[in-house]
Amino acid sequence: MAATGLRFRPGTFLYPRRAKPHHHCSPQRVHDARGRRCLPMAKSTNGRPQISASFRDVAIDGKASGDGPPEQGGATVSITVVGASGDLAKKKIFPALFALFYEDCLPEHFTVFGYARSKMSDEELRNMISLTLTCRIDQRENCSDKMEKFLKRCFYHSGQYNSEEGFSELDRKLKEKESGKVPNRLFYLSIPPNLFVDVVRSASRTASSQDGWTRFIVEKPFGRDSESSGELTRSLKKYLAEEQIFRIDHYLGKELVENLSVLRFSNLVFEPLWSRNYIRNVQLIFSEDFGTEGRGGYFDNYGIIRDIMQNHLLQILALFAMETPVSLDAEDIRNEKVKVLRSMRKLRLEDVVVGQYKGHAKGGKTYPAYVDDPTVPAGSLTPTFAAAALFIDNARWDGVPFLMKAGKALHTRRAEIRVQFRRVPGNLYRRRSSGTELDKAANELVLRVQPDEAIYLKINNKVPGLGMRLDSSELNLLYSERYRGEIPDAYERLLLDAIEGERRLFIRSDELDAAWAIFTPVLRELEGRRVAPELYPYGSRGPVGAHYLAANYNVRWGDISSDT
Ligand SMILES: NC(=O)C1=CN([C@@H]2O[C@H](COP(=O)(O)OP(=O)(O)OC[C@H]3O[C@@H](n4cnc5c(N)ncnc54)[C@H](OP(=O)(O)O)[C@@H]3O)[C@@H](O)[C@H]2O)C=CC1
Ligand SMILES: O=C1O[C@H](COP(=O)(O)O)[C@@H](O)[C@H](O)[C@H]1O
Repeated sequence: MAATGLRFRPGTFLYPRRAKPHHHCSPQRVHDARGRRCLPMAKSTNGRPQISASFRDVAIDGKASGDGPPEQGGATVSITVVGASGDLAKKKIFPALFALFYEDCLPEHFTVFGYARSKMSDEELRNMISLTLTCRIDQRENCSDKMEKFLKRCFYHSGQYNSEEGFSELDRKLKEKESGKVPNRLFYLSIPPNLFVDVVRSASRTASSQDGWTRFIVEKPFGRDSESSGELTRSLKKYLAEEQIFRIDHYLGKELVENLSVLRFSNLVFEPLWSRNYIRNVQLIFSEDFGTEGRGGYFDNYGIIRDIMQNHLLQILALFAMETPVSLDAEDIRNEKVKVLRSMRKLRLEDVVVGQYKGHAKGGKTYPAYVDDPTVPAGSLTPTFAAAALFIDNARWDGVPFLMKAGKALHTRRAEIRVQFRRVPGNLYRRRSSGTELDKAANELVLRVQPDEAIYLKINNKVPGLGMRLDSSELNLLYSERYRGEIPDAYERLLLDAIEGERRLFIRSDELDAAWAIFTPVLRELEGRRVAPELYPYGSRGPVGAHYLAANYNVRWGDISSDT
């Protein structure tokens, strides 16, 4: 049974009782003595990790709060979800907080606040949250109990986003709950981006912690291009130090993405092959089998390049292609990511194909076109699909195409990294392969990020028997078969990291600048020239132009040439 996405809700079907699985901590965390709880590895002043059970973190600057060490057991964390009435808060943030609580990963003393304009009582917030809380299917013990305990720690405050008064009332309520302990405060900005600066201004002025840390998780989009992103960064930095800003890209919290560095740097068999000498091309593929239904208004202002490529796929690319960092320390990793991003060529218009889905009828069912969404302006040219060929002009990757493909309303939901290796020179067995195409003889490493997390390597193998015939087989690590337990949602990992002050998986401002520099010129050209997207039917494999683009670089998309 696939482990992902299966959740237990009290009162639903009970699976056979199993022992509670051992909880896995990230490299930045260690288990407590019972092996159950993840404790943060605090940073000493020289940046080396040291084990600590407190929530102490490096100081934030004078703009916000001091950094005096909290007394043992004397600290508390208040997590305020700004935009608590919204989609992301309900779908992801509250469930992730509950999962952390369930796993004993939250501090002993914590409070969750919802903040939004909607009028709601604490009880109404709790009811709203309770509708989306789930326990992991394999961790259902005391589920209702735990939910009740968690909900008791959730409160709500209604206020305007630009209102210092609203946040100062919140501050008063937070203080009550913090009951004299050293207060640490985390604000999650789960609101439309035009409200980010208003909230940061008001909250930082009136609801910052006086003695502990204050951090803000900022959701994407971080601007629309280099200019607006720079402007957003400058505005945020009027009120916050960079160390207080946690720009979230939830793809960095996904298990397989987190594993990318482990695979590269802790297996001798991969790292020596990780360069232009052995790798022919790399493919980063994202597809969804649903359209923008419900989010068309937001999406139309951004399009798929900004929504998926410039952030999620580019972040994966940076982790894939960066040089070995000095250590696992956040700054060392982010330094390497910035270096590789800055070595990338600006994307050219001829290396991009854009598409938009059109309506389609299949099996008696009709699927809408993108422009059928009432929140999308008629005649919109916003791409819901894009393919691009990117290049890294450094010694390791010179000439290797990094192909990206991202689309909505395609035939399947999938995110994966495909690494196609070069052909074996003078392959003795070339004529013995079952197919005629030489591609089949090349190795391919696939990291399937979702669904059904897996890592598999396509190898050529002798078909058993007296003859000598080869086929392409797979060495397959399917997570659901190898590992017990449900894989945590990306938001769980990232929220925990933000609470612990671990910045490794958050985007630093210079990374963001480098990322926008790659995409801004082509976005300007696409929009300036009003390039018409190639239409593709809802539920199809996308525009045929993507194949021509790959063919320009003598590449075939791995997800098309095989269905694995
Ligand atoms: N939803 C998703 O799957 C994802 C969302 N994101 C990002 O997360 C953030 C939140 O997303 P999501 O929850 O979908 O957003 P919503 O549109 O649901 O907005 C969140 C809350 O903000 C308030 N709000 C919405 N529009 C306005 C407005 N025009 N003026 C003032 N307040 C408004 C509303 O609360 P109230 O009226 O009560 O004040 C609303 O409940 C966004 O930055 C989004 O880009 C990122 C990845 C995925
Ligand atoms: O950031 C976004 O991501 C989602 C896809 O996230 P996933 O974790 O479900 O793969 C995408 O639907 C959305 O358009 C985008 O804004």
